[in-house]
Amino acid sequence: MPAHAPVPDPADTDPLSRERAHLSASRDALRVMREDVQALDIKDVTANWVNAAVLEAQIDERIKALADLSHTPLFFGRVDYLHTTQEGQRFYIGRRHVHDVDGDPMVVDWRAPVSQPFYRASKKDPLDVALRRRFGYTAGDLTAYEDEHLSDPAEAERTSRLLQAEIERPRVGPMRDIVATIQPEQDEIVRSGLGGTVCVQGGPGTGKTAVGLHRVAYLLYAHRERLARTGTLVVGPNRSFLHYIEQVLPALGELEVKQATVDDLVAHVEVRGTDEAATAVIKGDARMAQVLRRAVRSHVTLPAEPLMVVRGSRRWRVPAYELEEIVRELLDRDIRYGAAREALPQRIAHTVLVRMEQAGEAPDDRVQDAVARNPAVKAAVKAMWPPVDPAKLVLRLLSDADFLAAHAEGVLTPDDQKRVLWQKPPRSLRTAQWSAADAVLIDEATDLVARTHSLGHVVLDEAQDLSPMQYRAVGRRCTTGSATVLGDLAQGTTPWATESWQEALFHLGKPDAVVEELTAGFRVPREVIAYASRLLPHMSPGLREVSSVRESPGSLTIREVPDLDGAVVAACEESLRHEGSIGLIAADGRIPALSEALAAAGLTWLTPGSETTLTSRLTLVPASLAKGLEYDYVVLDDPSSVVAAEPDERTGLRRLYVALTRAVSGLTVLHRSPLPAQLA
Ligand SMILES: Nc1ncnc2c1ncn2[C@@H]1O[C@H](COP(=O)(O)OP(=O)(O)OP(=O)(O)O)[C@@H](O)[C@H]1O
Repeated sequence: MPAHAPVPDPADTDPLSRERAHLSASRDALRVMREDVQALDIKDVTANWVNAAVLEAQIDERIKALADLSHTPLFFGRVDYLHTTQEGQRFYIGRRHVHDVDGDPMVVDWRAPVSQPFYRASKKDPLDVALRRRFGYTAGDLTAYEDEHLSDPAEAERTSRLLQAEIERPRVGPMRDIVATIQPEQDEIVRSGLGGTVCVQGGPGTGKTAVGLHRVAYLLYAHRERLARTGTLVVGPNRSFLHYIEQVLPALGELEVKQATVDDLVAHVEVRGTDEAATAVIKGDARMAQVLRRAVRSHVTLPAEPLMVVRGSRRWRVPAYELEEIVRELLDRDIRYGAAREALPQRIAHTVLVRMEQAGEAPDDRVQDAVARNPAVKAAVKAMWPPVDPAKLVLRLLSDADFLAAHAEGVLTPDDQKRVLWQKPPRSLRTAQWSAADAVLIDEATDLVARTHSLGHVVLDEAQDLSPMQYRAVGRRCTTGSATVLGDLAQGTTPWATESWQEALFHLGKPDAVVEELTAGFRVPREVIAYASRLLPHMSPGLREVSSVRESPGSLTIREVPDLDGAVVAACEESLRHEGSIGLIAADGRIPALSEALAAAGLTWLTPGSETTLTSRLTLVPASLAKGLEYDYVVLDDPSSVVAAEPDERTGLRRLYVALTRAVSGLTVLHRSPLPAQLA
């Protein structure tokens, strides 16, 4: 083991070779850090095998965290401050902290406070930064750097070529992190405090997903202990999307974050049925929460009879009016139904104890417990406050018109009630064809009975598509924590999609959250986003157009073709001549025909969510699954069929807007039938 990692030779005046020397010195230092952990002998410090196993697992984790990943550079930037502080003057910024044998930092974590100016400093506000240097890598080798002298008024501001190159770097495999190039307005969101909920409205490709994931990594760094206790969760729209993003956090060293869809969160029953859109809209409406609350509480019956408790030779009588008082008090306190049910026997026992004391006895706690378990008390509790099974309750609400009417009176119109009732009620819980919206209702009922476990932080992506009841389901998973809500109102494609963030945040239970807007577009080239934005006034008037940071002339091709399938296959073959990933997006109904055409041409393709590799780069994407995904080149099949596949025109245009905004480098639109008029 070297006493000191090698230091750059001061005689070396070539900046690049000095930086390379720092890189290899940092690598050596990291290796030493790893070897130190590997050499730890825990025999003497652990008292028993359980402790030893726990400690060993922690050490294994630490060794994993200290691995030197050859494809991820140890640092990507450097800041030199004008003034020296206690911590130093020059810092290399990387994905993790590396120090030398003396404990001096070789690389600082991008999340550390000293790294923040690397992201935020500008000519206007240099934040004491004299030099910001960005590094470029080719196949793991440090090959370039780019300097900005932020405190030098003579130097002109210019856009970073390295940022441009990073965005356009061909995409193979899952989503990657953006730590090297987080932009100032993104960084503000990434580093905003754990205490408050942030909602981000941003058009396609503005980096919402990236920002949400980096925010989780930041929060885990800044509040590691607290979040380790309370947990964090990322909620995404579907499995393919979750699969696409699942590598970002591990690449940032965070392995402990759970990822789920809303359907996963509320999976109390197996979902085998579907609802018509109009039915799902009512089931997803917040009024259903009121109906459920009434229905749950309707199980409470006020006592008509006194309670007689026999203990030994004595009988203790609790009159009905006193029982009623206890029950009313519990109802008024508005605690969970199940918690109140558990408290009730003790409350009754307490009244009995008071009577015992009045009669000169001296009962202790054990007597109170015994009275609470007395069969007469148990029977009274069961009669006044019976257990409620959430799924059975929802089953009854959806099958029994009178029961529904009793609790929906004044909340749902008679027409609404008719809509949610099952045409053919199932005979039992087992045979019920639950829909996704029903599962959310069951989740709400479950929470009325017993409080849902709340996490420290929840990131909710593609949030615009949630129903009010779904917002409530996510919201109860962060009642004691905070949330990051990400979405684009213009990409809302469900019949219950939200029209306003204020409303959505209200249902989430975070009405005071700040709404931030991201308007700089990183994914989609200017020409393409301008074309897609023609749809905005027709489907989401009032929303701002994304302004792309990338000028890529020639990125958009639109062609009317006589043989659509043939032209689509040819366009895919043409795109495959470029590097990177290719997405063929088409209306869901067109997928079988296109699969056949691709197969006939000898092309193989993936389904969304499977990882692209260097040899398998073409994905056939049903328009309904395109949201959140991106490809270097996109071939879009027949826009009119994409619009026509949706129940109404506005949703159709929004679906098309999503499909038109998936390409990083090139979009080819092919059609035989006329294009939708709104694109003209
Ligand atoms: N600061 C950045 N530096 C480099 N790349 C970035 C930056 N911000 C975003 N990107 C890239 O832009 C692309 C779009 O980002 P992302 O998917 O997070 O956008 P989004 O707003 O969630 O889009 P959508 O609304 O379509 O889901 C990704 O490839 C992401 O890595």
